[in-house]
Amino acid sequence: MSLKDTFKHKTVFSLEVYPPKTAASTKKLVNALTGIKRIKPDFISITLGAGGSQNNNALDLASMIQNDLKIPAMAHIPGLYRSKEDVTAFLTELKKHNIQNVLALRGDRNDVDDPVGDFNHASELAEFIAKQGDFDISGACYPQKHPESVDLVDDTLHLKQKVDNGVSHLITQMVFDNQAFYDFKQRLELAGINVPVEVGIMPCTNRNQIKHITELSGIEMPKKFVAIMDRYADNKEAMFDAGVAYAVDQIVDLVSNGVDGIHLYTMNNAEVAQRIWEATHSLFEATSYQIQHPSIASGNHK
Ligand SMILES: NC(=O)C1=CN([C@@H]2O[C@H](COP(=O)(O)OP(=O)(O)OC[C@H]3O[C@@H](n4cnc5c(N)ncnc54)[C@H](O)[C@@H]3O)[C@@H](O)[C@H]2O)C=CC1
Ligand SMILES: Nc1nc(=O)c2c([nH]1)NC[C@@H]1CN(c3ccc(C(=O)N[C@@H](CCC(=O)O)C(=O)O)cc3)CN21
Repeated sequence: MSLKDTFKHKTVFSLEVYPPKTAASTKKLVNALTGIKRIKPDFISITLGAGGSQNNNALDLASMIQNDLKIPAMAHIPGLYRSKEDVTAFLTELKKHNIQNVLALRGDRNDVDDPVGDFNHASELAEFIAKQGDFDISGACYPQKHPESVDLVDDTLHLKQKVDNGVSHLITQMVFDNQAFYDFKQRLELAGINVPVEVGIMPCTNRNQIKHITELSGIEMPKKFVAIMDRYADNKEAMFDAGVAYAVDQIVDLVSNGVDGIHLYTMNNAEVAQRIWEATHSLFEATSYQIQHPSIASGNHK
């Protein structure tokens, strides 16, 4: 089933991983993912060049996920430093490996390289990929606006362009405050952006990692979240428990309020993904039943 169709049938649950640096750690990650017995994510996305990484093992990992684990893989494609020829070659490789899902991104800027100029915005890349056919194209969105956007209107109009150019599903930047997402969803409705939106959840189980990533993405953290980080930064186990509980609390609220899906930024920590799935899987399963049998589930069948 295509990802587009999956959203019609259930509340989607997906994971994000980044390619480990060595073949040995990739194997370890794949084993850990295979070990997640009861988790059946609807897809796993694989970053490319995230956090300034020069690591190019993304295709191998994506192929392992798609063809060995038999879980749909979604390949990230940041366009800023790629030519049309690079992207066409990458898409050809993806096709060879049966990968149909891509995340069309502009990508983070670095201070070293000059952008190629073929894809200055994610919308241009989405348009280019859409013309090649055969791919289900996803895009990124920012409930608290992208740090480079002038204001919310500017941010929303560019997002609309991305969807009009062929993006059929959106994944949000990390959300730590659900209300920011609900406000964003209203703006999308006003702008006529009607594609499914998954909420990106990043469990905070490692203080330094979260600090680095939130600085990179210009996200403000709610007080409740900062309190956890400050109190438990030096206690690994307590930080882990609090981080998992915070993420679970967010997911329960989001799924209860009818969100289209949850995208878990795992940072390659399979144990975190496992704990969160154990605590929430019945909600996803119940929601899937409600989407498929709306009248029965709401009690209108009498
Ligand atoms: N490498 C990876 O795996 C991942 C990277 N990201 C990062 O997310 C960030 C942005 O990527 P995207 O959302 O794909 O970029 P985007 O191109 O959709 O938007 C980036 C900024 O450019 C603005 N913009 C968009 N179209 C424009 C236009 N036509 N004219 C003027 N301004 C325009 C947007 O409003 C926004 O402020 C990057 O920092 C990206 O790398 C996010 C997830 C994963
Ligand atoms: N602006 C932005 N850029 C991104 O790449 C990005 C977002 N936002 N938001 C959501 C996720 C978070 N992502 C990230 C962020 C950082 C790393 C990172 O630092 N990767 C390092 C290794 C980190 C480690 O070993 O702990 C790497 O070298 O791949 C990976 C994925 C990708 N995504």
